[in-house]
Amino acid sequence: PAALDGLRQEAESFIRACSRERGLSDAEAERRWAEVRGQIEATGTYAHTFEELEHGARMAWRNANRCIGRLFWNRLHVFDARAADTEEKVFEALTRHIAFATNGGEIRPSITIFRPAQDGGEQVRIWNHQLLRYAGYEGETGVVGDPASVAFTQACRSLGWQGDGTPFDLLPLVVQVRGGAPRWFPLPEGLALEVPLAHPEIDLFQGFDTKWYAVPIISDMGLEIGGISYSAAPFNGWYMGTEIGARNLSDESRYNLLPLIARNLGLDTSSNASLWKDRALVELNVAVLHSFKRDGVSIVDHHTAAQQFGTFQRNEAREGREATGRWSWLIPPLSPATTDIFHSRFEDRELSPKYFYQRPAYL
Ligand code: HEM
Ligand SMILES: N=C(Nc1cccc(CNC[C@@H]2CCCN2)c1)c1cccs1
Repeated sequence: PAALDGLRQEAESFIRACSRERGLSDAEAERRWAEVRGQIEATGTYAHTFEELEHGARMAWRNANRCIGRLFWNRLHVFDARAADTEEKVFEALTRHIAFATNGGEIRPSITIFRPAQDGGEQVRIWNHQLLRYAGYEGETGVVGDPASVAFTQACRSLGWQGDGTPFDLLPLVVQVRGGAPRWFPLPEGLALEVPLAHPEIDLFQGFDTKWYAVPIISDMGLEIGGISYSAAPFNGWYMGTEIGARNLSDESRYNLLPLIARNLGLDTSSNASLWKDRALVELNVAVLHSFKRDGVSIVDHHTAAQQFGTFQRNEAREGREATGRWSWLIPPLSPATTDIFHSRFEDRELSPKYFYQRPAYL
């Protein structure tokens, strides 16, 4: 049937590309492709070797058009968790990932790959958007915590989880296997590293104790390699400072801290032309970068990240590949025109292997 034809084509092009990039001989590539074709004929699917899983996950990062951080694509740490077949085993693999990736602040870009869909059914699903994220509680006077987490927080509460009701409550891990009832697990004490935020010279947050978690670990995207889809493959890098300082803490629909910061800076918030939002934004981003560096937690500023992306583009050209990208995501949200990315153009072609969006598991 057509589906098998599609799988055969995706599988063949991946096996050949992966073998070539790993320096295997044509004979070895041919032998491996014949083996894979045999598995597809016999079972309708095939299993990746660990090396194929490892290189496929790295290729998918290299192909991620919205990612500015791709220079280090070939140094992704890959963990094979395809044997995990219960909620407890999945939870254990997730806590190991968080500990390994955090590494005391010297963050290691990593991915843990759980078993792929089988006979059309998802085997493992993580309900969290990120393994570490703050709860959002909707009340009469508005939202306490992260408004982006309100729906997932409600799902967690309906499963029996209860938060402390502070603006920075870390959410539980919610895991589902073979479409069964989701299980929630609180994060083990001391596992999640957090960074209290302070500005080097100014008392920016007066009274509102602001902090953010150290490691961003995206856990709701799928990973497709050679026609096989992995529905749970949490991956982490380190933050670019603007993600925290120019979006998560500053967006009006997130923590909306600019008015508070502007007041504490003594700025005139009655007129746009005073550029009070811009001044508050810069000092907030200074505080984020200063605090992470103070605590020895990996982070990159948007100028350095843009320069590193330029190096990635040159490296790709040397390898005979064109670095594809989505301009609107690659430019940073603060001072975009001060980076070379802003003055460049990119093809937003979708390449495979790739990370892809999945419908939310809890809506
Ligand atoms: C090592 C440090 C890394 C940095 C600084 C970095 C930076 C970023 C930033 C700033 C974004 C845009 C996010 C947003 O605006 O919401 C992004 C997107 C993305 N990154 Fe990276 N990244 C890094 C590592 C990784 C790794 C290890 C992977 C996967 C293995 C990855 C895959 C992606 C993907 C798939 C997107 C698009 C997400 C979406 O469409 O929502 N990145 N990255
Ligand atoms: N630094 C990171 N940031 C990042 C990467 C991918 C996706 C995201 C979250 N993006 C979703 C939000 C919400 C809508 C637009 N942005 C953040 C990384 C997270 C995981 C690896 S690197």
